[in-house]
Amino acid sequence: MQFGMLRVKELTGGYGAAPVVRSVSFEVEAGTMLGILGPNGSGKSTLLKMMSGLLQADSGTVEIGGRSIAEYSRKAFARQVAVLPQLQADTFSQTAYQTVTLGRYPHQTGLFAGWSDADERAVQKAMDRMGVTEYRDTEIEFMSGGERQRVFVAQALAQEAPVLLLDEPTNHLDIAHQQQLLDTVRRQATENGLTVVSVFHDVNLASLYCDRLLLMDRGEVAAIGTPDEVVDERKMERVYAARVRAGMHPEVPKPQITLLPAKEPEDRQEVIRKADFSVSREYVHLNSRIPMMAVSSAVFGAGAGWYRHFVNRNVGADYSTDDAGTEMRDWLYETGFPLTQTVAMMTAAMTEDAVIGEYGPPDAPIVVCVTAGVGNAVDASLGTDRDAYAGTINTWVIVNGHLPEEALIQGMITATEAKAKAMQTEHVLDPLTGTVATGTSTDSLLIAATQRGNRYPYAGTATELGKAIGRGVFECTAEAIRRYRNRKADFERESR
Ligand SMILES: Nc1ncnc2c1ncn2[C@@H]1O[C@H](COP(=O)(O)OP(=O)(O)OP(=O)(O)O)[C@@H](O)[C@H]1O
Repeated sequence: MQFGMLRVKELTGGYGAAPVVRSVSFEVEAGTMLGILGPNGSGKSTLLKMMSGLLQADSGTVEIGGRSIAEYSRKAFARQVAVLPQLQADTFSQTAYQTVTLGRYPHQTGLFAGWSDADERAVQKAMDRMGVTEYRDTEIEFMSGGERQRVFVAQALAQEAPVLLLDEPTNHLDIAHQQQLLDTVRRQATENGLTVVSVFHDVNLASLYCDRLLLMDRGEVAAIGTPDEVVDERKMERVYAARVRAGMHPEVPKPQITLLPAKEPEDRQEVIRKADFSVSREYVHLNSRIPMMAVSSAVFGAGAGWYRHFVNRNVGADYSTDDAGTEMRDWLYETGFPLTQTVAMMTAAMTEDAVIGEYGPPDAPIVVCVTAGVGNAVDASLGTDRDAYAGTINTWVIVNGHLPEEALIQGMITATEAKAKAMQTEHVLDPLTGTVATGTSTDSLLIAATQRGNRYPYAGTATELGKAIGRGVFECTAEAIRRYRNRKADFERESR
């Protein structure tokens, strides 16, 4: 086993009958840094205390350089392992210099051990590294919390042990001194092969400086791996019960998290279903009890925003206006829809023929609603000049889930691809070119998400959400086209 390598096997222990740390195992390669993360009370300090020999483990072993720590004498152990905090209570009436010299105790050998040049050099170097040389003769009790912390770290560094165990080393330190301390420790690991295990409260500092991270949850290992593997939004949210967003550090490829402010407690009962849609000759209406994040190309309320009312209004084949937006606004107002909370589309197709279906997870489905009038179908690939006739397929995709903007946009792509495929399968032709149409001239699309419950980071066709949207839009569009054609055939029969 490598000098300085640390191996923890099945370590269990605590302060009474019920262990606080349960069956924790991991290894730390010499010259690397392991960060221990976890919520308050998850057992981080207890684990470190057992590794430091300050607390007897109930079972399991800690090996350093291939030897169990139980086999080391107190002094021999201190030559192998430096621990912070250490001897803090005793050192308050001492100067910074005297405190740091205590780090040399394990190197004092023989009956008449003296203070050597090597001891003095180690102390000076450690004090310089921690920037506390100027406080050499200041008594610890007259120093600030951060200054004291740096003195204690200097003491641990002066010990020149191959393994350094730190409990919250950046406690009390301002950002410049956090950086100085962690840069120093990091350099000792990389350049001098120091093995470091450190408890962190700050996930971002741990991610930035450590090679590997150990995430504790209620006394057990919730995750161990590289920062990329451990600093994961979902793992963080689950273990810390905090809302976070994970992203990359701007200069180094290490993940960092940002806290998201508290949200109103979610009522997970609020699921939008097919039954929430009302369909009449005049319009299709979805009245959502909660605001949904919607992105659409609607006539009214287009773009992105939070909305509760979704309207697809029948305007009849002879509808004509110079300003559809204003006309729609007036109609919505007169009909009693709250304008700031409403997105509205229009169609000449019969809204009674709207096809509504539920797809994906039954407890939180993806609800698709399509109306199709394909009299003026268009093959978009040809770019043919033509008179602008309204012909409209209006598509809504309602997701019971949480979607970032990226997924909302991917959902629109997936829905558009599925619509084009439905046109092909139903063999809808562009009357001008005779080729298979891809849509109609004034199609509109809306995708809305409740932004609660299931998280869907993406909505491309490779994802479960993309599959539900693709299948849903395809099936509903194909059925809407068939209903349109049946109605048209009935109408032609009647008028003959
Ligand atoms: N000396 C002690 N005697 C009895 N119980 C203790 C003692 N120290 C800690 N505990 C208990 O052990 C559990 C784990 O504490 P520990 O200090 O290891 O957690 P931690 O993860 O370091 O927490 P924090 O982030 O708050 O520092 C806690 O429930 C705590 O109350």
